[in-house]
Amino acid sequence: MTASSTDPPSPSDSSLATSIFSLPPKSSSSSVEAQRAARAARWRFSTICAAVDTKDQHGASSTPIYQTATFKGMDGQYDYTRSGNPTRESHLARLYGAHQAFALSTGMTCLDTILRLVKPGETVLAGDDLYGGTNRLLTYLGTHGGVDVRHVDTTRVEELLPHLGSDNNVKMVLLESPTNPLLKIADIAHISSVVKAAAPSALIVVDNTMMSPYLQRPLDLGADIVYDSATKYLSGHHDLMAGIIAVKDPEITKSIAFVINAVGSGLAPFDSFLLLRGIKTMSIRMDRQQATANLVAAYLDELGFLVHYPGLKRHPKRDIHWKQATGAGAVLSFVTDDKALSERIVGGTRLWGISVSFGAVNSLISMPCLMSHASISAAVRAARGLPENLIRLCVGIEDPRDLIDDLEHALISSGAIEPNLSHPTMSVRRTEELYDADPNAWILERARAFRRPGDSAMERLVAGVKRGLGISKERRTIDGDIVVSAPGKVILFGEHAVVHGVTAVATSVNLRCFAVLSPRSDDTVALEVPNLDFEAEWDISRLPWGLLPVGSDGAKREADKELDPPLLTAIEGLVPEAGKTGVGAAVAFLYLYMVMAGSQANAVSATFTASSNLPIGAGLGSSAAYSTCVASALLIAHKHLSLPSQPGTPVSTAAHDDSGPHFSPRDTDLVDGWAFLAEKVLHGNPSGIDNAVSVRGGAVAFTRSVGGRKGGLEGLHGFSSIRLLLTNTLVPRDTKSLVAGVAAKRLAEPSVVDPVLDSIQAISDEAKGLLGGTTHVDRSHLVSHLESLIRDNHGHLVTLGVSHPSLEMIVAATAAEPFGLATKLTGAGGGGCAVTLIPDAFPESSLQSLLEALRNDGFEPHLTTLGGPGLGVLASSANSPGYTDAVPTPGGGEGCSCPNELG
Ligand SMILES: N[C@@H](CCSC[C@H](N)C(=O)O)C(=O)O
Repeated sequence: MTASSTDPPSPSDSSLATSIFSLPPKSSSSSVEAQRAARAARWRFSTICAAVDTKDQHGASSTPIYQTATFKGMDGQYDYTRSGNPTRESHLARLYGAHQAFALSTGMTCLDTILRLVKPGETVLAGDDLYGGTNRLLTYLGTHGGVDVRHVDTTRVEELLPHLGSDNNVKMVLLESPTNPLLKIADIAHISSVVKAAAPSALIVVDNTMMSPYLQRPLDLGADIVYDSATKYLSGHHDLMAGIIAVKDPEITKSIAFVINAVGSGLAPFDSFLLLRGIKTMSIRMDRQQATANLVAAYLDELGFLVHYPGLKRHPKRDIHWKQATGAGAVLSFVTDDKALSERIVGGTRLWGISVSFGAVNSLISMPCLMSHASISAAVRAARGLPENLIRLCVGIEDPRDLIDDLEHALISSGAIEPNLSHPTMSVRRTEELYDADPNAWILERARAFRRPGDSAMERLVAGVKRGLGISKERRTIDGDIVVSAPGKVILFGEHAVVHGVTAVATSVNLRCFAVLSPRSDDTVALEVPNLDFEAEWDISRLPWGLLPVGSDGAKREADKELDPPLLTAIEGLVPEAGKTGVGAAVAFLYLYMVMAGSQANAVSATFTASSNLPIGAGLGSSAAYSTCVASALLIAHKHLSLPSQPGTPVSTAAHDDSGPHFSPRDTDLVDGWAFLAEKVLHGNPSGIDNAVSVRGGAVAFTRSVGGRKGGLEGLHGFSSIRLLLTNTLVPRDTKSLVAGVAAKRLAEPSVVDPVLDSIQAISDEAKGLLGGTTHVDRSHLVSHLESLIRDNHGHLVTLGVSHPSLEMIVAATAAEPFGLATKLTGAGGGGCAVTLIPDAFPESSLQSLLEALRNDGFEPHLTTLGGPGLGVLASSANSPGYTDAVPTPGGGEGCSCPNELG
């Protein structure tokens, strides 16, 4: 080794023997030799690939394999295979128009080597549609190498400009063209000149794997460095991993050579041999592959799929591509708009192998988001507009008719296409004749024999015109307004203790959330929540439909038990900045909207407007009421809830109103399940009590399963509605720390806390008996008995340390003469709300003075009733024949229709 370990050696250093594939002009003393060399210098690409123009001591007509790690002697050209090996030396620099080209162990090693030219603090600009492995390595460099990596749409030069100022310190612009997997086109020459003008020291690096040097030579277009995964077209048989770096400038060459030798990433001798063998047939393979790829792209395009392929006339950057490349290549991708359908198509092929990679003689099919690009997180994929249902086809050299046969079979069996009965069928003989005469006519004829379901000739014409005009496909909507409402809840007994396995009793209140889902005729879904000052709308086609779990086909009714984190994250990224509650409401709505639709095709264009007279964030179940409204409106929109057809009659879940229709227990559970899912979005790990009460109304007794004891939810029916005063202290509280405080107290003072918990259990048991109708007392005794339980329960909550001076003020004010009412905190305490029972005989004048007194003290009192009805629905006539637009809420009532054991 002559070079120091710190200075990059010169290309002539022996340690640079690893700098293979250069083609030094062969000098010869004889004029015959000189003429031969001059002629060889004019050889064209495929000739250079096929010719073995090296001098072997025995005249071997294929490059010998020097399968050795070391070379004897001190003065020879080679000493150690890491530094250089004759099998690795070749003519490749000439194929790339490079000063020098290097063979490395993989395409990613090439990128790693090139990225070592970037120092911490410098910036790399890369595309937003790029190979998953590239994205992964760049991300690593950003997190571990102190490099500022930015992803921009490199197909739009104007997006690069803001990053090119001197303060950005751009060292490298990394391009793919076409991009992998969306086949977008970057203008390499234009970008090179713009970048060089704005940031002269920045290097233009191109991953040329999609094209190979046969179809595109970026160094001729202004790039500084090109690399290829030679695993693909160069070797062509998927029997080795290799990469090529080709460099234009001698100084950069030295730096690259230094890294390769220092690291030892040069290609091994046997693999170098395989690569050279593959390169011999590269042009002929690629000619065949891309000719077939053109047919496959035309076939899918004619069937109406959105196909990404620069060989298609309607590729948006076709002109730029053909300015810089001599062919469209043999990789294309297309979308189906339905991930499950895509999976069926991919799984239904036989000749097309399901595999990553491309460029080999055998054809491959893949779903990039699940395979080659799986290392990019689902949320990032969604944000960058990479459809989860995208299918990538990598065309090989098989007979095009067999490839189309196989693909067609998969498309038919997956349900993606069906025979077009209006198209005249052609005999097999005529089809073969057409193929021989004009493959392009043959492929169109072949495609026209099929149609995509729901895609009649007229629809296709309209869709084609619309597509040409940039107008998206017609969107479904609902037939008319869907009006729903749902109540909040109050925990009457057992809060905090419920965490430790004690039964809690909760009842609905007649403060409610009201919502309407209204049709709209654009491609948009919108949410308006005036109480939260929230308003947003989303382009339906830009929602992350590809993230929906497999099997989401819109026919599903039951809600999932768990949330899908990638989908949730992607949706979170779509919600505009707003208060925490507004963002939560939007994410919950969009989550249910997408999962219930199951696919973009089923999505309805509509506006959901929700408004509530429930104090928000005061522990009164406002989020559960909202969740119930979202769930029920969307279920109706998707016709998953059956509505009776009595004209003008609202539907509710409660059986209390025998005169009107109500939902079946099964439909009630269905709404509850979806409302619970929305609650999960909003709260992470809710108990389910709030949505259960909101959907069903009335009262429930809820016991959490703790320490192996069976929990459950029991509907309580058998009591008449009771008046209630809910007073909001307007003091914000932190539920989490209050709950944790009680747990800590229990640990520290079990002898104090455990008896308190036992007493609360006894209170809840008594309340259950009274509200569930098993303890028979007359109405005045029922209320007075509940009052005494309320006082007792509040005393216990004070002992547990969860009250607050503001709550104690309300307790004292309501208990004072002349009122004499029983009040307790409800929910977490520490602020929030207090609940006061109002006996039937309580004089109206006293009530008014109490309300005034509370308001004067700065509180916000709400008069309501305990145990009102649950979900109420009023659908418009168009959604359920016979229904009219009218006031949404069902009348008040008592009890609920909960099955005895729900949880
Ligand atoms: N599991 C591999 C996936 C390799 S993808 C190979 C190729 N570049 C392609 O685009 O198909 C990984 O995580 O790197």
